[in-house]
Amino acid sequence: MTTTTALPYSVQWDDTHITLLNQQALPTITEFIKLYSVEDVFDSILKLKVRGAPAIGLTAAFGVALGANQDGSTDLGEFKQNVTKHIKKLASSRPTAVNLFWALKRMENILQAAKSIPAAKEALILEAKAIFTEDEEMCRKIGEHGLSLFAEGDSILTHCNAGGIATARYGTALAPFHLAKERAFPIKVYACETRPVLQGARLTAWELMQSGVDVTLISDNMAAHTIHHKQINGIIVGADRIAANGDTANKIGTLGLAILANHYGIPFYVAAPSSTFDLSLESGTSIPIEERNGDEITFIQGVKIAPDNVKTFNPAFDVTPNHLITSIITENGIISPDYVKNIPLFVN
Ligand SMILES: CSC[C@H]1OC(OP(=O)(O)O)[C@H](O)[C@@H]1O
Repeated sequence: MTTTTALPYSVQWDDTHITLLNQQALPTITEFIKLYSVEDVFDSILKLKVRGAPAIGLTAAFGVALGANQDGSTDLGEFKQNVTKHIKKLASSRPTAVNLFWALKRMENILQAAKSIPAAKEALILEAKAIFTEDEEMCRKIGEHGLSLFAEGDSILTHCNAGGIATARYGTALAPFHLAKERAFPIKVYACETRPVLQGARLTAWELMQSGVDVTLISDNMAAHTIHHKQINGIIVGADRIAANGDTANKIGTLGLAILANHYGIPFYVAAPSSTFDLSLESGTSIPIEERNGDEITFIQGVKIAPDNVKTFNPAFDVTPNHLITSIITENGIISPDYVKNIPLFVN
């Protein structure tokens, strides 16, 4: 496998702890923090020190392995009960990204199949490592498929951060740009700042600059003007959950961009691994949308910008209906409409 970026891994298993790139401190401080307990892992997911659907899932999987490894029970039944509590706790951290529940289900299956405590501890670590390695491989393939959709010299707009630091490596929506850089394939990226918590400004701009990708930051309200005046050739975003009909939950603001793409007649791509699909949901209307604390709106980086006691509404995600999505890029290839018919050919 070829290396594409100089980016650090954002999540690492270190036997007695998990080492995490603190995404809340970026871009001013590049800080690695150590997580020694399931509580630390829960808190890091909740507070967005680790974020991005695949990264949340694999961090939670390592969290289960950590909790299991630290358990002192001598009775297998008691051990399984304790680890199940950890799984439930981690599942309550964030509701929208289905990768979290997908990864925890894999860990639960391993736990339930184990015949002894030492075997369970070992198998849980191996499973978490497998989830990590598989994600890295899936993202590299997404990058290959995604890049095939772009032409040299294209200007592409993205939203939030669906990059290497939101996954095991490479990213989903940003993977094609990392590969393009490695191959000296010229592409310009426009990154929306992504209010309220600025994943675009703080993370995507930082990540792409680390890799030497040509990135231009805009504020969210500049998207329409930029698409019109900067000859944007397409939009690519990540995803937190994709229903069986292709409806896609992604960072708040994505729906507006999909409507703009439709208006201006440019393609709107979603990039996601198969672990982001939730085929148990017929459509996006049943995707649970996380609502976060209003302080994320009334403060920017610790500075108050709104009156005391103003009412707020802070949904973290929106759902883009399938008819606005040109295609969905997965590790198994590019899915085109009709999604109800085509998704099962690529994802099971
Ligand atoms: C690689 S999926 C990235 C995904 O993460 C997002 O949200 P958050 O920062 O709240 O975890 C977002 O919707 C992105 O597209």
